[in-house]
Amino acid sequence: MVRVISVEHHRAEATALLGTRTPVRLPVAGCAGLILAEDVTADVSLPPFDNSAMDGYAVRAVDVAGASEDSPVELPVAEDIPAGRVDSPPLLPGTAHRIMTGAPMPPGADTVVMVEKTDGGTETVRVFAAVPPGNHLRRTGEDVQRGTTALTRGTLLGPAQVGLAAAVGLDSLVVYTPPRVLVVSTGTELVTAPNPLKHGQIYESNSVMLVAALRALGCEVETVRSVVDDVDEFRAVIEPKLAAADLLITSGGVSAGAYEVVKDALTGAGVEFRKVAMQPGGPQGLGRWNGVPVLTLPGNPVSSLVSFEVFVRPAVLASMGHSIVDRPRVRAKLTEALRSPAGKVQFRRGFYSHVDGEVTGEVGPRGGPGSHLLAAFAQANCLIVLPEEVTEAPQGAEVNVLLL
Ligand SMILES: Nc1nc2c(c(=O)[nH]1)N[C@H]1C(S)=C(S)[C@@H](COP(=O)(O)OP(=O)(O)OC[C@H]3O[C@@H](n4cnc5c(N)ncnc54)[C@H](O)[C@@H]3O)O[C@H]1N2
Ligand code: MOO
Repeated sequence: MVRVISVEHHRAEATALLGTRTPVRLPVAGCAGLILAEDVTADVSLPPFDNSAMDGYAVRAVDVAGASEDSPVELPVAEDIPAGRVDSPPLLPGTAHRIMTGAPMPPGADTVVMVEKTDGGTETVRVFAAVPPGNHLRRTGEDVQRGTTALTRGTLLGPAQVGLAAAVGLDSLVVYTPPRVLVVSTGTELVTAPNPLKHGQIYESNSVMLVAALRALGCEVETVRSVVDDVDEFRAVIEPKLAAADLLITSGGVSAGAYEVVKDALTGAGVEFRKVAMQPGGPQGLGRWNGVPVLTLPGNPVSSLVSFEVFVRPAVLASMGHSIVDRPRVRAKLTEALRSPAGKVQFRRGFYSHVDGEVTGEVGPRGGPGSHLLAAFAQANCLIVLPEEVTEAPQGAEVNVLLL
């Protein structure tokens, strides 16, 4: 008898099967999109030294206290300090240093007058405004204090985070990388475009969808686009490729009929086949083949992609250290009544929209429940989730929606 298990149960097993990947050290520039596996301690403060936020003049506030448009204060310009100057000539009372944005403040100066409030002189400068101490000054460690944690493990590294790592002087980071995935479509009926179709044949599309979905997570993917429904052939083609994969995903050949190539080849080889209480995506399998994690998805295109959303995506994201593995979930009012099979979670393809400023949006189905209706999926932007106990959801009912 085939075991029937809940969506949550299969999902938890898929996530446990993939586990957490071993962290690796990569150049900082290659880390965007990945999760940081170790805390990053700053070895330098940011800013590393007190510096000017403006092009202007470093002065003592007391020396320009009386300055105004009508009675400017004139000071000799003793030094020129462009950004990058590494010596620090002290500022003597009653003098100014011309200073550029990002240049180190000279010892003795306590404020900056921006060039627009002066005559811009290079020998002497006339200052037309009084400024308080600390004006346009960026203090050491204002952003990051040396020795503190600049980035916490578990952080999703986006442009700002890799930028910060570079700013505190790191050239590499320890991160979780995406798995290398082998995607295999099975079915003697499958033909790859542009080869012509005979009656009874269809164009292979699942691998294209699954590759797109995996690449969106950052995975490297190898594909076998069509293996015939022959167990020996399946083993001969796929087994040698396993060594280079962290995960095998198959489509098709897992239900109840004859010629179920995936089921026949992998039953007894470490993969368990079961029914999950969901629609579409009922027939599923999971386990290891030659030590490599395997998730077997049903062949109906909508079933395959919904299975990816519900099981593969969260498991892959979790293996890459992500703590948020779910699609954003919102509540929405149904624009039309829906029916759902008792005892199964139904994932209907839908289109969600909301009026700006309103909390609850509305959602309508795209296509019926049939798992061959790929064109309807292509018009959808969400999955409508009808729980196991729901058999009828009337128009206007509030439902959970997963935004894709
Ligand atoms: N007697 C039963 N029959 C079926 C059951 C069942 O419980 N008892 N379950 C049905 C459900 S639900 C699904 S889903 C499918 C799953 O079947 P398989 O995973 O074995 O998939 P196939 O039979 O190989 O293909 C199903 C369908 O999808 C088309 N397909 C397959 N691969 C591709 C591909 N790569 N690109 C495009 N289309 C593909 C295939 O031609 C079939 O039409 O089983 C039901 N049957
Ligand atoms: O559960 Mo199957 O996956 O409906 O089409």
